[in-house]
Amino acid sequence: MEFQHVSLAQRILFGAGKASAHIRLEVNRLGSRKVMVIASKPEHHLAQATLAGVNVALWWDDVAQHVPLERAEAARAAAAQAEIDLIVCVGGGSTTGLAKAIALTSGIPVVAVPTTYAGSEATNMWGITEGRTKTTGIDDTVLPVTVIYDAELSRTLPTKLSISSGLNGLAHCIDSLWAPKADPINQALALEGARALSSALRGIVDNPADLEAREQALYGCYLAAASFASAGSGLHHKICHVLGGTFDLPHAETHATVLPYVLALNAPAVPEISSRLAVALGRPGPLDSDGPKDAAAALNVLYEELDAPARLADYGFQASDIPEAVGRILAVAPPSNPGTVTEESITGLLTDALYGAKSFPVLCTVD
Ligand SMILES: NC(=O)C1=CN([C@@H]2O[C@H](COP(=O)(O)OP(=O)(O)OC[C@H]3O[C@@H](n4cnc5c(N)ncnc54)[C@H](O)[C@@H]3O)[C@@H](O)[C@H]2O)C=CC1
Ligand SMILES: O=C(O)/C=C\C(=O)CC(=O)O
Repeated sequence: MEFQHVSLAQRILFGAGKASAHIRLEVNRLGSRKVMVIASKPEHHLAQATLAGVNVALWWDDVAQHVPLERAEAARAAAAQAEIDLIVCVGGGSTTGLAKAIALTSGIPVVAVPTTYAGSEATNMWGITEGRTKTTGIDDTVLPVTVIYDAELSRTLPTKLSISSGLNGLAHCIDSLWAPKADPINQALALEGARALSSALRGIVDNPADLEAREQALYGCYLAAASFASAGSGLHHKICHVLGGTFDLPHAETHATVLPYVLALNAPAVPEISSRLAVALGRPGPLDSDGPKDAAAALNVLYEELDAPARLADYGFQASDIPEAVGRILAVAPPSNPGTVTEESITGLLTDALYGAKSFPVLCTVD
């Protein structure tokens, strides 16, 4: 075995009902005197309650998915004017993304308090969208110094959004199995993340208020993000990056919809890791139980149980968008991928994902 693996250094504070205490601890530990809190309007009350006892110098709620450049610049200017020395972001990946955009140009440290399962809090990747083009980059400056996970804060996440967001996390796991820098360590994190997320999402569908399932989802989303940060972006992320940045499709739902098609393309070319993934995605049971042995089939079963998103058309993507999307995806495609990446294969994949086409169930026939 020979590989190089880089782990990112962060403090992770995990505990249900502990966010307030953990935030105060970190504000004191970091010696901050001017805290900026980023939380979008719907999460403002959540952030306010969580920040009780902290002297906040600046509240900021102008948040949007994919971090439009003009919003990043407005937030950067406000942070500079208020002489902010610490950013606390409370919310989904969009709030974390805006905090990272400020950190990128100012170096102000970030404490992230995630309330979805996007996982941005555990990566050193930033993303900013200018016009119709989303640019991403890797910079350790944007990695939050501390992540505070509190399952109580994600209890209000609606079930539908919890499923999409959890499948966004699952996409990090699955893409990490064959992304350009995949190695045995990030594969181990990814498989355990896939197990935790699959089990958590089944639990959330059964009972959205189930605190244990919410904790498993946060645990899984951290592992997912840590594996993704280490393995880099594979084909799945490159596709979703174009669909989100150029066509403004919603992030989590797009990841959730595209994932089975990328898995169906790649799994047959990597049977060993595919069978390990199938076990992770299945319900717990003996290894020789009659669950699917093939990862694409196992994902199909999970998607049916969750009633997961299935059609890009539901989010505004159109057949006439496919040629431009294919051109943009091929221009950023990863240097290696298990399945064949050509104009034809990506056109087929997007055509199938547009209306939830037949090729997905056919490829993923359940035993
Ligand atoms: N840089 C990175 O490593 C990563 C970045 N991202 C970025 O994150 C963004 C997407 O993040 P998401 O979390 O999917 O979306 P989001 O942050 O836009 O949140 C989705 C929706 O959930 C609502 N919400 C959040 N927490 C809630 C709660 N506890 N209860 C009820 N509603 C709640 C928000 O108000 C929003 O309407 C994209 O811009 C994406 O590019 C996502 C993953 C990794
Ligand atoms: O937009 C970003 O912050 C950069 C990366 C991602 O969104 C990763 C992903 O596609 O989930």
